[in-house]
Parts: sequence; C-alpha cells; structure tokens
Amino acid sequence: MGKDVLPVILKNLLDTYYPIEIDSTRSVDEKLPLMVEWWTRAHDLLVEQRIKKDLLATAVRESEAMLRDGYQLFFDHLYEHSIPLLIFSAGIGDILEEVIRQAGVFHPNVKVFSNYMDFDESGVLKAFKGELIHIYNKREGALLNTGHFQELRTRPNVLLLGDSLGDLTMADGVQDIENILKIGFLNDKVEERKQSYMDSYDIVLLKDETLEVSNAIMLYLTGNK
Ligand SMILES: Nc1ccn([C@@H]2O[C@H](COP(=O)(O)O)[C@@H](O)[C@H]2O)c(=O)n1
Repeated sequence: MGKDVLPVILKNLLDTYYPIEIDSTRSVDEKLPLMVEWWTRAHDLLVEQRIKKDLLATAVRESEAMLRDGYQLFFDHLYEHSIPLLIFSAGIGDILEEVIRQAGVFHPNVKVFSNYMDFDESGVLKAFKGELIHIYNKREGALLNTGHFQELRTRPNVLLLGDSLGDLTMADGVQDIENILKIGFLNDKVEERKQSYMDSYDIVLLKDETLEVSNAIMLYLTGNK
C-alpha cells in the first residue's frame, strides 16, 4: 500500500465508524464491539505501514492537529500552580504527546494515558503496547493505573473535561474524591444528544471548540479571577 493511501483508508474508517460512535439510538453494548473493531483496524493498518518513529515529529508538524484555543493558559496555569493534569485519550499517545510538546506545553505535571506505539530496535512500528484503550474502557485504564494516581491522594477536587459519555468515568482511579465538576463538550448531533449530556455532565458546552469556560472556572478555583 502506498503512503498516500493510508490517510484515505483511515478517513474511510472514520466515515464508517464515527457515525456509529455518535449514534444515540444505539446502546453502548451494541457500539462497543464496533468501536474495538475500528481501533483494531486502524492500529493494524499503521503497523502494516511500518511507521518510523523518527518521522512522527515531522508528521505532526505538517498535520492539522492542534489543541483547543486557550490551551496555553490552561496548561501553563495548571503547571504554575502545581496542579496535576491527567489526559486520558483513546487516540495515540505518541502523537498526542508530540502535539503537546510542539505546542510548548508538555510540562512535568502532564501525564498522558493512551495507546502507545511499540517500535522495534530500528525504530519501526511493530505493535501497540498493552491493552487497547477505546472510548468505553477509560475507566478500566484509570483503575489499572491507580499507581499513577497516588500523588492525587491529597487532591480531592477534580475538574473533568470530556467530549463523550465514556469520558465520565475517567476520574474513577482517583481515591477519596470530594468534589468533581464535569464539563462536557458536545459538538456533533447536538439536538439528539443534548439531553443525555445534560443528564451526565454538570456543564454542557455546545459547539464550543475552546477552553474559555474551563479557563474561567480554573482561574476562579485557583483564586485568580
Ligand atoms: N482509529 C480511531 C479511533 C478513534 N478515533 C476518534 O478518537 C476519539 C478518541 O479520542 P479521545 O482523545 O477523545 O479519547 C474517538 O472519539 C474517535 O472519534 C479516531 O479518530 N480513529
């Protein structure tokens, strides 16, 4: 397969499975195997392509991947206040880390839980490490990684930002939570899904691609109104 074909096939997979992901008429049980199928097919394709580790930085630089508007204040402020920032992504950790690094905000307080690529000794992708993380098993991922949550034992207050209903359990690995404020970003099929988001999140932002509201809350909570 030529390298130009890969983005086309990945886009086809997105066009096939994303409508299923956001289909509110289907149950999680119905969607789950299809989501696993999507992730598995995409990961297998990337492995087949023998992706080279040293090309990732250039690929990210030349891509349109970006963090939400307002990311600089969000990341910098949390770092300056020594507040841990845990990111659970069902995407690819190596890519996400590179995006954050190139944006200049991969501070030491940032920890990413995601699907990580496994490269052979010559730097060619041979597999993905560990258990697959998809949108419906972030809770399991969080609970398996409770070791990483130890430093959070003295931090009973959590601000959770998510864009799917599967994101609601991301903080389940944090012990002794006293307060949790859940902010949900809803961008697609808004009318259909609004009620379920409003039932589950404390604040629901409709078609808001920015961190403006989250930043305002963060500044308020840290006494920097
Ligand atoms: N092969 C895949 C699998 C999933 N996606 C999309 O990524 C989203 C998960 O990312 P988070 O950082 O929000 O966990 C998921 O909702 C899928 O839409 C993809 O693009 N390709």
